[in-house]
Order: sequence, then structure tokens, then C-alpha cells
Amino acid sequence: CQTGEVAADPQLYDQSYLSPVTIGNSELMLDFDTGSADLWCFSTESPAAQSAGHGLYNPSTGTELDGAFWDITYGDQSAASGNVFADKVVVGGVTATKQAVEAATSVSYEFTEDVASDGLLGLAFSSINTILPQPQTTFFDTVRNSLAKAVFTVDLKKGAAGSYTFGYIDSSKYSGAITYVPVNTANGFWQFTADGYSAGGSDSSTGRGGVAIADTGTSLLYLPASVAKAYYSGIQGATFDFRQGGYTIPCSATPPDFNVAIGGKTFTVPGSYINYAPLRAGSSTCFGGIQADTGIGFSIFGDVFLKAVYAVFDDSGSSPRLGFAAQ
Ligand SMILES: CN(C)c1ccc(C(=O)NN)cc1
Repeated sequence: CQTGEVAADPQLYDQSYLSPVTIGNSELMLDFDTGSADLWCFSTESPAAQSAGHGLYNPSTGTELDGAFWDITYGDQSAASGNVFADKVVVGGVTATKQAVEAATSVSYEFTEDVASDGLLGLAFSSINTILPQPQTTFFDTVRNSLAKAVFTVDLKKGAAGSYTFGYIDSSKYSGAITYVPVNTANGFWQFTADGYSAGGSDSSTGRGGVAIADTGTSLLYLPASVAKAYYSGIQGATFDFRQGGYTIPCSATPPDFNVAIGGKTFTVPGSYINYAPLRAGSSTCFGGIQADTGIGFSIFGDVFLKAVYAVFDDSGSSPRLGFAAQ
């Protein structure tokens, strides 16, 4: 029965969180992503112009999956593609002896520029793994039956190292009870229903809830346009800046806390988490941590929300469920 824990190191402005993973005989820093289901990394096969500054996987330690290839495009239109090897992958002591490792032969500039990240480790459902002609399992699905309990947990923090655990829940990491809600796996995501939203101390609802996914690979909190609009209407100097692609606020603002009702419990995102980051270094205008989910089709509970809670991704029962507790 395997269990393990690995650090989640925040990058600048908590834009992403990176964790050490041993693949073959190299240790790489990967972006654990509950919103996708591919484990891919820069490799010795990647063009030097694209992989400069990144740790590389050398497939010589693996066994090529003949004829298998992968090609993924993320919500922000970033993309990567390549071929596939079976190799040993170790995360916090949890070992997958023959994990499908997707070696990149091409990546878009967003990944080239994200020099701290050597790739992604997908933790969504294997049904959306992009390997063809035969999709392969995520790391979690590969090791699931060998774990003490088929769960992983997410404990991200603002501006500090958090952790991911596999195979157990650590009761020292949260306060109060864990509230569980059912997950709909039809789209391959950890998808659930949020009950409602409100801002500040008042319970003045900013809107009814809706369908949402828990996505560690997305930095911000994307909510229905009406909720985002109502939230920023309470902040002096807040505006929707279409040239910046979303709501901005004065960096001097102290946004109100944001409350989310899930499973009958209320979880609070401190207002300071929503004063996300200056548009450019030194700017006095900041990008908002809450943005509209227009065009996506569901809300995305990214790191701005997840770093306010302890989250349990539980596939140990008859159907998957998500648990949330206050940190
Ligand atoms: C460009 N990079 C680092 C990305 C990383 C993750 C994602 C994503 O949508 N994950 N759910 C998009 C882009």
C-alpha cells in the first residue's frame, strides 16, 4: 500500500505550482494539473530552440510505445505534442513502474517561456488523455490500486510551498469537517456544482451557483460573468479592460472576501488573493484573481480558490467525489 507526499512550489505570483517527479533517471519539475490528463515533459527529442532552460527527459531509459503519439491544446490555446514511452515515474515515493510518459517533440511558446516547468502531470480522468490510437492512464489511475486509499489531496498556499499527497488524507492540514460533493466525470474533469456566491461579510448573494471544475493547472478563478461583474462593482477603480483581457483593479485596493457555497458549506477566498498581480512589473494596476468564465461553458476553480482550501480528490468509492475543507 503506497502513500506519498510531494511539495507544490509556487512560481511568481502563484501563476503555477511545480513539484519534483523522478522519470526514468532524471528528476523534473512538473506542473500537476487536475484539469488535464497527459503526463508530458520536455525531452532530448524536443528542438533545442524550444527546450532551452528546461530539464529534459531522456527516453533511453524507457520503452517506446510503438505508433503512439499525443497532441494536446489547453484552454489558453497553448499546445504540445510528441511520442510516448513507458518508464518508471516516482512522485513522493509513490512508484508507477510502467507509466506512459509523453515526450515532447514540439511545444508552443507559452511552455518554452515557462522555464521553471519541465512539463505537466495530468490528474483529470484518463478518458481525456490525448494519446492515440490508444489513450493511456494518468499517474493517479496507474497507481490507484496500489494506494492505501484511492485519493489524492491538494493543499496549495498563497506565496508559500504547499503539497500534494497520494493515498491518504492528512487531518493536520485542514480545520473543521471535509464537505464532499458528487463529481460528474462526463467531460473528464473533476466537475461539481457550486451552490452560490457572495462577497464581503454580507450574505448579499452575487449570484446563483453553477457547474464548475477544480483545476490546479489554471491560475485564476473563472466565474459566471454576472458574478464577476457584481463582485467588482464593489471595488473602487475596478474596470473591465478588454485590452488586458479581463477585470483590473488598483494594486492599492483591498478587495472584499469572496464566499463560495459548496455542499451547503461556505468557503472564503480572502480578498487579498483577488488582488492577483501587477499587469507588468511596477505597474500600479493589477489583474483581478476573479474573471468571467464567458465562452468556457463552466466555471473554473483554479489556484486562486484552491489555495484557500484543502481539497480531496476521492476516487475510492463507487463514484468519484470532491471534498473541501477550510485550511
Ligand atoms: C502554458 N501552461 C503552462 C499551461 C498550463 C496548464 C494549462 C491548463 O489549462 N491546465 N488546466 C494551460 C496552460
